[in-house]
Amino acid sequence: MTTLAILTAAGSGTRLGRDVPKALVDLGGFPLVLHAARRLAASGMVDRLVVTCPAGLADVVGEILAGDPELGLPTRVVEGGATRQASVAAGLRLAGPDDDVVLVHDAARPLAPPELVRRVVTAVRAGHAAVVPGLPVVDTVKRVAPRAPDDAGGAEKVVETPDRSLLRVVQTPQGFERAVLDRAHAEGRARAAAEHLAATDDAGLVEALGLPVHVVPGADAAMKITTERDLLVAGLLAEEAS
Ligand SMILES: Nc1ccn([C@@H]2O[C@H](COP(=O)(O)OP(=O)(O)OP(=O)(O)O)[C@@H](O)[C@H]2O)c(=O)n1
Ligand SMILES: C[C@](O)(CO)[C@H](O)COP(=O)(O)O
Repeated sequence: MTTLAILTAAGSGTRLGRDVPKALVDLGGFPLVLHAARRLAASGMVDRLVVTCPAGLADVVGEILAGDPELGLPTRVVEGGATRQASVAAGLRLAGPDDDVVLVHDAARPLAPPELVRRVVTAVRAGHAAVVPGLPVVDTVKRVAPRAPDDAGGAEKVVETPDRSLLRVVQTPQGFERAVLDRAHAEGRARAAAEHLAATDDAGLVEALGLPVHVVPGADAAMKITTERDLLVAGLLAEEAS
């Protein structure tokens, strides 16, 4: 039985605002997608890699990965879809018959450490069908009322202050039993949409099926790069680690 990692790298990086897709942006001499792929491989727990890429860039991304001496993993590149969910689904279609565990990871989290990958896979192999890394919330969080359509803006009404000791900020890689992730993408997407559930990650689709999801400790280094500021912070983290 084998573990497949789907590495999503098909986004455009609008919020980063560069003239290349985010996954190809340089961090300390290497593109984000390569950093993420290397760390998945270094975990020693991934057997195969499928990378989703923006339309028309399969050759470029394929060359980056194929030419890397550190990677050493059977790797396929596939064009992603219009949304992250569609990109993950495109990757999942390339799962092989022996892939019983599937990790879904973001190139936008290039420094997620190999230990974190191991923690997630170990928890799935120990019997948890859906596992996400999570960190405690350090700020006080308020839930606000939805704005009325004619609301021109201004102050928002607070509805509640959830107990932050029970909140987690979740990251990737997220790990799944293959059958559960297949079902989540086949049925969970429609159910989440119909019930207006927030399914901005794959675990959200599993939750939409009413199935349990478990959290293991996340890692600061698995931070997501969304803006230029994040890229600066990631640069410092990468330097610190080298
Ligand atoms: N259609 C999409 C959209 C996103 N992603 C991937 O999903 C991850 C998380 O997405 P995000 O950080 O939002 O990346 P972008 O969509 O590229 O960023 P933005 O929303 O600023 O355009 C990234 O690794 C991104 O490449 C993807 O594979 N396919
Ligand atoms: C999947 C994810 O990285 C978990 O934190 C996150 O939900 C992706 O969100 P984005 O807004 O699509 O970047």
